[in-house]
Amino acid sequence: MGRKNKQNPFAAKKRQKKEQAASGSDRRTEPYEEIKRDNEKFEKYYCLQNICLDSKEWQQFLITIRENLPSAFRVTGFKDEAKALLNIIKTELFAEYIRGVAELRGIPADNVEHPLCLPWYPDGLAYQLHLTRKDIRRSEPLYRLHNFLINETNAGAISRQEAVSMIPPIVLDVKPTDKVLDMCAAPGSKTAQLIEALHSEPEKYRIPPGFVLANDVDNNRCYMLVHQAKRLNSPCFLVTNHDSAYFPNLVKTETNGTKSVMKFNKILCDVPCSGDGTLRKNPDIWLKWNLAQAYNLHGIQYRIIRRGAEMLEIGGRLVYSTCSLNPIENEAVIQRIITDYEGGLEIVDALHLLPGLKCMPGMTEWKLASKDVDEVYSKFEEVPEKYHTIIRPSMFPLPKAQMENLGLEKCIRILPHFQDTGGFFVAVLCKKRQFPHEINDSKSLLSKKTEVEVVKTPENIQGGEEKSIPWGPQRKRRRLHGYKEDPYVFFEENDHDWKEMQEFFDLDSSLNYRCLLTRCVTEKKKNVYYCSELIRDLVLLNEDSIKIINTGVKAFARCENRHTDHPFRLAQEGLQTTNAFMGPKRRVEIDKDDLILLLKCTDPTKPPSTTLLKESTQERCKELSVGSCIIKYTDKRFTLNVVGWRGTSSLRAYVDKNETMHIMRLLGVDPSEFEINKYEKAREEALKTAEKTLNELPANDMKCSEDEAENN
Ligand SMILES: C[S@@+](CC[C@H](N)C(=O)[O-])C[C@H]1O[C@@H](n2cnc3c(N)ncnc32)[C@H](O)[C@@H]1O
Repeated sequence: MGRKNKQNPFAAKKRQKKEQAASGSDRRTEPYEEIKRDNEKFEKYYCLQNICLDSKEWQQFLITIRENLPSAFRVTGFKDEAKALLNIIKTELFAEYIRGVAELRGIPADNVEHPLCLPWYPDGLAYQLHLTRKDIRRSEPLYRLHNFLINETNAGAISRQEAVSMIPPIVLDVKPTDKVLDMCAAPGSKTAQLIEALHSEPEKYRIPPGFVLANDVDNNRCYMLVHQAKRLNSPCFLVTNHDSAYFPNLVKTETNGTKSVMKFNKILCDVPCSGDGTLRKNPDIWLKWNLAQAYNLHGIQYRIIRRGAEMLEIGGRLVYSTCSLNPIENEAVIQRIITDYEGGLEIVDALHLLPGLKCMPGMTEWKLASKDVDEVYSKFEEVPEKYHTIIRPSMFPLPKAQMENLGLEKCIRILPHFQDTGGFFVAVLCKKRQFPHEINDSKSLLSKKTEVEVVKTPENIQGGEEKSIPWGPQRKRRRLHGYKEDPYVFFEENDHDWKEMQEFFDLDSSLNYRCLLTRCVTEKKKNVYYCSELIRDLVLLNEDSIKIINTGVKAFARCENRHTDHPFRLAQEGLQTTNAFMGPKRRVEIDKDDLILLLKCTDPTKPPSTTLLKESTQERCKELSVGSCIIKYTDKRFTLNVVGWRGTSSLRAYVDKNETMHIMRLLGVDPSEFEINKYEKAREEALKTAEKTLNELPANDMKCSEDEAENN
């Protein structure tokens, strides 16, 4: 059979699914506002489960889940300027908020409710607004608030995140020394929080000793993780693409040089779920909700947490979370894993980490039901045989006597009406001992690896000598999922670029050059990234067993200029890292006026002349040869470092628009000259189009329109 006649079965299945979805009844055709927020089976099922204490509360629950969800955000805590930004938020932003909401709702400003500081979020850094995402996005009176949120999010200074979704990273309690695995990480709002916690002690650790490994089974969604992490610029971060239920054992190098299996001491399993706790944010769930989905998910949720528990260190902490209200996806999964590991895992009470959070204990009684919730089963024996493959014995609650020892009441259940949020479930587990079937021997894993350690390719056989190339295995491997990634090429000893970089940027020898890498095999490096030593070790030892999507922060970028011999410039992304290792040679300290002057100069063809700067800055510039440098600004509240370029007669700050606006706000300068009012812009464009159309009308049409006007 010719190739032409061959059908790709996967593509065909995908096409078929697409077509079915297009004609399917559950396809959403209405806009969100018009979706009927009702689902008889949903109501019947949760009433049956007694998820609320009494009928009064049940009514409150039913009212709240039909309302839109308020927006929330949190400030990136580890940044030096966090406190100053929080202060600006509490004063200027909230004043703008009150003004905008009063205008939007046509009420006096005094009647506008102040944003709510989430009491359980550490250091008062998180707020909930009394506005929905749609309110903010689509209301002209709120355009400045909207711009602020977008701009500060892009600058990495805040994160917009649903309030309850902030809880799992808090109870995971990550420290800078932790080895963290986020098993189902995309799109990455919780990952961002984990990275922030890892970097929470910058004065103690220039580079945190721990790391965050964020994984997702969906190749495309892995790139959302890359984007999220880019805002935070961590060299201790790795993105992988694998099915978490079958996550491979990773190998690491011990301090004595031996190899061992990597065990994590903090693991987050924010598993895929039916998501009925997010009904307020995603009203289309009203149309799709069904019990079969929860039953199907129970299996995958269990396999993911089981694999997580296997990879957890003894004494390590695992957090299991869902945005589902269903005990089958929550307590039943926890009950199953605790029972299977007979004392190897314990549920931990973590409420002390969430002061002021309103929640209820995990359920210890629940029932199962048929698809249409017309039959209810209290034990497996009552389940008709036709459902035996869907409803499993492990989904039922244990008998009372056994249940008492489990501690399910230590799980955290949040219902939407408790504090005007989404619904959520969290369980915190601690590992007490190793499981019998755990593989902790790295030898078998390594023996597989050594077979592919040295790959002969024309590029790596130089002068007849075989070179071990770290990217070998990744190049040789078949494609695991999606696109094949570029190789990870680490710097070798005596790398000539490193010697020059070290000299030019006055880099401390404690910056390990072996952790510098590029993403292509070439003599002429373009972008140079930096990752921590532990991450380097993980990449080199494991790239043949797991698909690594991304690691490292961009530290240097090629920037050839005829006035300097040094071909690299610093990259703003990696400045957090490079700054910690750079001596005084390529630093310029400037004051507020000079910084504002540099920020306001946005025309790349007209860099600011040094003659415009303060005398002291001019003097410093005279000492500095042409090339990349750090521009430092300090005041009582914080220190800011930005990448600069010393030209032959100029000094330029290399910051993007978001960063520029962020810094201007911190300096107390109105950034509105960089701001766009999208509504005004749309009006101007509409006017221009109308004028253009009018000008293009032939004379007859004009006459006709004038006639019509007269007749009317
Ligand atoms: C609830 S979302 C995670 C949300 C994320 N933790 C956050 O805070 O942004 C669940 C994620 O699990 C991923 N997923 C589903 N099945 C998986 C599996 N078997 N292994 C790894 N990831 C999986 C999905 O692609 C999805 O991105």
